[in-house]
Amino acid sequence: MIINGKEIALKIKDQLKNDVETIRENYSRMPKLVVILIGDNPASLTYVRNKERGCDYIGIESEIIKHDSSFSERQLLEEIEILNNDETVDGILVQLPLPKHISEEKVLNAIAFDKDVDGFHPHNVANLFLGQNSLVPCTPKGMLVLLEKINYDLDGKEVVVVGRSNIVGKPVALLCLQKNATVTIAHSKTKDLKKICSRADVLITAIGKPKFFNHEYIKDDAIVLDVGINRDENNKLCGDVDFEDVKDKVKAITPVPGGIGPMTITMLMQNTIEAFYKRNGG
Ligand SMILES: NC(=O)C1=CN([C@@H]2O[C@H](COP(=O)(O)OP(=O)(O)OC[C@H]3O[C@@H](n4cnc5c(N)ncnc54)[C@H](OP(=O)(O)O)[C@@H]3O)[C@@H](O)[C@H]2O)C=CC1
Ligand SMILES: Nc1nc(=O)c2c([nH]1)NC[C@@H]1CN(c3ccc(C(=O)N[C@@H](CCC(=O)O)C(=O)O)cc3)C=[N+]21
Ligand SMILES: [Mg+2]
Repeated sequence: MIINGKEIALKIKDQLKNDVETIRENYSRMPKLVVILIGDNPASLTYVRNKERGCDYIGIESEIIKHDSSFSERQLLEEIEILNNDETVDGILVQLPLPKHISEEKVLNAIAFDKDVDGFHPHNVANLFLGQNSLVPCTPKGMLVLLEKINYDLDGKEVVVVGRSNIVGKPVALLCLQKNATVTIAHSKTKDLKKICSRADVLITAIGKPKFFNHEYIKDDAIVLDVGINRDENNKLCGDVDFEDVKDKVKAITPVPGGIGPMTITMLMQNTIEAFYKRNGG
């Protein structure tokens, strides 16, 4: 089965659209997301455009602030402080990666944790670690929602996550653990990756290497969640998994595009609405 992330995301967006309608009838202002983009990385531009489209569809206000790559760390921190104090702003997202002269750590710390719709602030990271979920990172949250939508129960299952980034690998591993999966986190120093991946009932790939995982890495009837967004030799969008090579042996797989990506965008909208309610005592 191919998991149609785009279609599932659209259904959730329609529910969120209804929530926003209710907000329109009951509050004097609408949820608002501000995205800050520094530099002109073409992939970042695509994601930011998708975020704006998502907001427009659901009825959330959005503002995209673009700066060129010479924008300083101090200027960025000042801008974040202004947005933190702006009562009309519910969500603040600073697109990663940042230029080298800007400290990611300082920037993520500076965003008010109750507006941190990415879930990257240490306060929200700690809550996730402790199982007191507040604003949860969008890509990991989207993956768990997809599994729910296909009625897949993680209880007692073997999950292998390949990749240990703060934005995907680590948080998705924690969420799977919360759902009683037995979780392995693999990375570039892992020995015998094929053997470890072949154990997985659910394989989550987040390494950023086009078509890296072929059938030798995947158990029959496994579920594969492919987070990678890459370009293949023909400059076509592809995941970390060699989709054509594995699609007939798996139970289910997310395609790229149209899998995890649209879910990420939708969870960002959901987090913005959640932040709106929390900040308005909802
Ligand atoms: N669909 C979506 O919504 C999203 C997609 N992405 C995409 O997902 C991918 C991963 O993103 P992100 O988590 O930020 O990536 P990072 O580059 O931050 O991390 C990559 C991870 O993969 C590991 N890795 C790299 N090569 C190998 C290898 N050959 N074998 C095993 N492990 C390896 C690295 O190991 P080590 O730690 O040892 O270096 C690292 O932990 C990218 O393609 C990105 O574009 C990202 C976010 C959202
Ligand atoms: N602060 C921050 N938060 C992020 O969540 C964040 C980030 N920085 N930096 C980059 C990664 C990557 N990411 C994606 C979002 C949407 C799609 C997406 O919409 N994908 C579509 C289309 C992809 C395309 O056309 O390029 C799909 O897969 O179908 C992909 C990837 C969020 N990230
Ligand atoms: Mg940096």
